[in-house]
Amino acid sequence: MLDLAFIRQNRDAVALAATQKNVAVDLDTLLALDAEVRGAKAEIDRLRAERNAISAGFKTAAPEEKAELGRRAKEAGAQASELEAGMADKEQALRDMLLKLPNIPYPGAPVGPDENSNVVVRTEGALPDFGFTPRDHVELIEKNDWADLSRIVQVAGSRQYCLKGRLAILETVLMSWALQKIAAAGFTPITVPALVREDAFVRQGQFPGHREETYQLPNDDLWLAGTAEVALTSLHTGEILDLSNGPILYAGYSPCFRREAGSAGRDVRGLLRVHQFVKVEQYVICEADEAVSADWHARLLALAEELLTDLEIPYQVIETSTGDMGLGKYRMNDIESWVPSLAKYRETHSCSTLHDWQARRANLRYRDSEGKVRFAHTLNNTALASPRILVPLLENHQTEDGRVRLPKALQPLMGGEYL
Ligand SMILES: Nc1ncnc2c1ncn2[C@@H]1O[C@H](COS(=O)(=O)NC(=O)[C@@H](N)CO)[C@@H](O)[C@H]1O
Repeated sequence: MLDLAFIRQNRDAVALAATQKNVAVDLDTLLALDAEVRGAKAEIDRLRAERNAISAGFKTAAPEEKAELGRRAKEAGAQASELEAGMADKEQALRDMLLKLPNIPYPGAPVGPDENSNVVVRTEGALPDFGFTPRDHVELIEKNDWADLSRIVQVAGSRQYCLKGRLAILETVLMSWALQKIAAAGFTPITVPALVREDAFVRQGQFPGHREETYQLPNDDLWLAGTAEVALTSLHTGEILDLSNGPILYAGYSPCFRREAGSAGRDVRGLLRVHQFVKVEQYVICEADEAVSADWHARLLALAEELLTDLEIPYQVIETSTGDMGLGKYRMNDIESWVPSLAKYRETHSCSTLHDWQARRANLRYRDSEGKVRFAHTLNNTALASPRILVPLLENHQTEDGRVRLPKALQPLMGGEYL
């Protein structure tokens, strides 16, 4: 959410952001509502002040004036309450419009409508030169009986998976390994629920725009989060945080649930795009300073790149376009890992800076060095998400006879050179 004072003073910048992010906004209506609400609040304050002034002078007033003074005080109070009641739905309408406003994008972001405008900023790791036709991850899984991708469909429907044998072990090892690596970088490991309240999605930014992507449990007034970011954004809501010793850093582990409503027909084979998966999430709440945010953005990205380097997976870093980065992002860098069977890089990580757009929604504030209470900045990045990461991991490290040689970092954890 943007600050109303900022919107009043930077209307054109907000309108441009909306255009660059393909978001329809009606700033005339929003600013008219804002003026109406501010006008009413000023009138309410004036009426309240009048009533208080009358009350204050009541004792010393001449007896014959008391009746009239009492009436005027009562009338002022009644008018104020009436105005306040009439304002409630206008304030709600104003807040609803504010929740749909985009953040101002990073000036260095490519301007464009969707992922086709994304730009590759860096490519790391030599692509594998197999010397044979590589199998795709489904073939490798079937050859080694590492998952049941067909029986599970009649149990749970499409876009579901159940890993078996060494691959089932590998998923849990990868999550534990990633959690410990990010924890070693100073992040507090934390497990959070995916079952969370509607407010948490509004504060994180998933709502109101993406309800259709989210599973709902109406009998319990709960929804299923697609990322630990949802719970982590709301964990400290309403608090005045102490950031004097540096930012709050979380390595959040959670199951993730996504309806993938908009993905019909995309990535239907195998493990790339499923309804339920697990993820270790990097999450930062830091002081509202652009340079500090930018530094944490770089650190989050570097940590994810470290994990991919340890997994010996070739990847590229993407500068995400204004149309692809989403409503709340100031800046987003995706990391795409090489998938040999597709001969393409596919997104496995997404690193975002949101400045105070989320903190304003979640009411995350801190006292700065001058003692002023301000909204914080928040950032998040994927550390590792499974089963998607298994696709490049299996395919890049496969041998001609269909085995998978583990990257060195995983061999001691998996008790051998091969999966
Ligand atoms: N439907 C899905 N199936 C499997 N993996 C997924 C799915 N959706 C997302 N992921 C994985 O989760 C990662 C992060 O998802 S994201 O929406 O891009 N970003 C976030 O959730 C942020 N909180 C950063 O993690 C993706 O890069 C991908 O690796």
